[in-house]
Amino acid sequence: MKLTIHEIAQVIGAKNDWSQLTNASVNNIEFDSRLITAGDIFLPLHGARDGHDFIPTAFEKGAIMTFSEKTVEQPHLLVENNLKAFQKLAQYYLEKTQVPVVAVTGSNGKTTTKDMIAAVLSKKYKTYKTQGNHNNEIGLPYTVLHMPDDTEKLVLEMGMDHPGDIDFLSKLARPELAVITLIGEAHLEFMGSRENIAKGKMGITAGLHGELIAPADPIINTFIPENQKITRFGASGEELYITKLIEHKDCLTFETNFLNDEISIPVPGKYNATNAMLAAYVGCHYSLSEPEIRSALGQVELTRNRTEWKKAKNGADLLSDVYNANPTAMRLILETFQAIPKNKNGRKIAVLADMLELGPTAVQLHEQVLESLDFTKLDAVYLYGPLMKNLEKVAADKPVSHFSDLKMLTEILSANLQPTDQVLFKGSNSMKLSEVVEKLI
Ligand SMILES: N#Cc1c(NC(=O)c2cc(S(=O)(=O)N3CCOCC3)c(Cl)cc2Cl)sc2c1CCN(Cc1ccc(O)cc1)C2
Repeated sequence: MKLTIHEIAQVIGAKNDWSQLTNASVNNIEFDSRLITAGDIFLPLHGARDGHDFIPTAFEKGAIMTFSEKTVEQPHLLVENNLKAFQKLAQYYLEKTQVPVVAVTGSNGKTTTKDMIAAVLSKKYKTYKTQGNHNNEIGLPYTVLHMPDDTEKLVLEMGMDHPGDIDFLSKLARPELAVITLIGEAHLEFMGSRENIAKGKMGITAGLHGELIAPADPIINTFIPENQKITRFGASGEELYITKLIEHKDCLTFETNFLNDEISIPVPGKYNATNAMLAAYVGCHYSLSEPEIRSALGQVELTRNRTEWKKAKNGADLLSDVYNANPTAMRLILETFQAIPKNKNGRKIAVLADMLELGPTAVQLHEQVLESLDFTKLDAVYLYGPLMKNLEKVAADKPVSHFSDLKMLTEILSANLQPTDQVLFKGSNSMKLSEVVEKLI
């Protein structure tokens, strides 16, 4: 990150006298104190714990500065709200570096489409993209401030938890090109209706100063701004469409109405052909040749374990979020999962596994997950791992069962799963809950 402490202090409007503080160039800015290395700035956020509690740890690990919402003994930049300051800094950094942004959103497929677009653009430009699920009000500015200094194109995934989220991210990032993959089903995004989902995703035009690529789905039509340059995709007859599709077990080949030759991708599924078609069109937009596009898509590597709803063999809805297993991510995904209406006659089950590398406060942090469990919404909680045993102990009178053996957990879950159930899986990657999901789908 090419920023100095004094430049940052000015941009975020630090309220304390920072002129006597070091004006060193900053290495990185981190909100997870475990990631702090020498020369970093720490960003205390209000996650499952108040991030200010971890300022001493951050300096022990080499931080040279911290944002803070209160006066602290360590060198700090005092602001009203750390997150707002962080977001303002990210917006400033994009304006300063003038790195062009391609924005991607949609109910499903946005992570795959983001990966494919980045793979295509990487053939011609130094391209950086959203890592993991860093697609929200914290993750997107984090991505901007972590892009390499020589970045020429930035591909940003924009996620939506609440109405207005994407408008905010679009105004921060000011994309020159935006892609909406599809408008999904209301009941798995607690937005109330497909119209609300469409309106939310179209928020991507709020900061857009270039072309929008969007599905032909008429549900978005009333939300298209006047004079918006737009390209629609979908069935035959639209501006962009697939003319031929040959599916294989773990790859597929397709043709489109705007490319001369066929494209092959190393993943199956017609929806992935559509995602690849969008990436190919973005490649054409940036004057990549068809061979460059074909080569990129033929070897694309997709983000693993994307946080998306999957269907079990028996029809149950499974949500697997095995990304960053930290206390905040656990709280946020439980809030999201519990807020979604149950399927008719269906149950809501949470399967939670240990969060690793949480240091000396690990036991308390697992016990504190109890604060995020709403038993008026949850019918059952299955826990797995030695640390989650601590949560079971503090949840004595609740419908909570603990398993030490993943095979036993899988068998019990599989034997009791109903077609109308919704099941959340959350825990550190190495706890292997993804293997339980793979056995159910
Ligand atoms: N609460 C909390 C903690 C963390 N939270 C986060 O990293 C975090 C993650 C997320 S997130 O949901 O994972 N995420 C971030 C990126 O974009 C997508 C969403 C968010 Cl939104 C906010 C925060 Cl603050 S990381 C972390 C804690 C508390 C414990 N920390 C380790 C530690 C333990 C003991 C010590 O003495 C020092 C550090 C590590």
